[in-house]
Amino acid sequence: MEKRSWSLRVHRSEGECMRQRLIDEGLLNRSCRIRSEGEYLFIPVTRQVEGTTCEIFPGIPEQKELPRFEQVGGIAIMQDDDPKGAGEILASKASYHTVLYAESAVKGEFRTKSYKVLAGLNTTSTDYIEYGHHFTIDLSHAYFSARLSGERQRILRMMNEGERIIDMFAGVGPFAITLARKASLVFAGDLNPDAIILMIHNIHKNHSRNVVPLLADANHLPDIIPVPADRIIMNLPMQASPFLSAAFRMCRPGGTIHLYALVRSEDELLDLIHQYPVLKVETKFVRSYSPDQFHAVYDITRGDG
Ligand SMILES: C[S@@+](CC[C@H](N)C(=O)[O-])C[C@H]1O[C@@H](n2cnc3c(N)ncnc32)[C@H](O)[C@@H]1O
Repeated sequence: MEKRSWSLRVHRSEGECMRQRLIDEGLLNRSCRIRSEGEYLFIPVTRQVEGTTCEIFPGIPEQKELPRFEQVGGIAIMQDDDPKGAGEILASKASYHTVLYAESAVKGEFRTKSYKVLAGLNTTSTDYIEYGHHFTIDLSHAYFSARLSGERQRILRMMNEGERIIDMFAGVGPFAITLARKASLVFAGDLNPDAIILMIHNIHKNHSRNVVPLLADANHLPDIIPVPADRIIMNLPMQASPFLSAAFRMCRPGGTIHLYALVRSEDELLDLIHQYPVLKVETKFVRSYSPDQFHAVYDITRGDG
């Protein structure tokens, strides 16, 4: 069975990164199989976007439509409290061990949600693999989202070998452990003791020997970390701006601060950022969040002063 679909052509080396990005954006057309031609992959997408052409793909036989859910490792997270749908999701793939319903939005300083187990094992913990890195996560105890996996790879590509990194809101360590591959040293701080315990486990699991976990408020890091950093990660999108001053104190002139924020327009934080010594700012759309808000990242090059 063949099917016609909008398609993006990418070089093989960028295939996995693009596939992840399309999944994050809800654009991957799951009814068609990705096709290869020489050095290039043709990835089916659900609608016409910039750079797409119309192509023929091998079709994937129709499967029973499942309710909407997000997958993290062996856990499926549903948007509705739907035990029947949960049972169907659990039965659809052997690797799912638990189906959860998020009973709350992210809340509190630790940015966690509360969950109800709808089907499977009574746990909120799972193992998750991202680009060869292994993470143990526990969704009710420490924040984790797979949606920034593309960002972690983008920053890894931007880095020079031997950089010194500070991750101010490191959670269970996904940025810190990913970037440790190229860094000389990574300081990874978080306020949540459960996140730090999981991070230490993940450091061990990934044999990372250059990540320093710090149980600390991000605003105290300038008094704890003895050396300036080449690159700083600020992933606390709802309230990162009160910590900008600490980030500028820790970043060397010419270094980069990646500030993630929830905004309504790309220039929303530019006035605030320009109150600090800045050489250059580039803003990038990361993903949509609600009808009028999106996740943006400001890549800030620190100036002198
Ligand atoms: C959005 S999560 C990001 C976690 C991680 N970077 C990731 O991508 O999975 C934000 C993290 O910041 C931590 N946090 C919140 N306020 C903090 C503060 N004042 N100082 C240090 N960490 C804080 C929370 O515990 C949470 O783990």
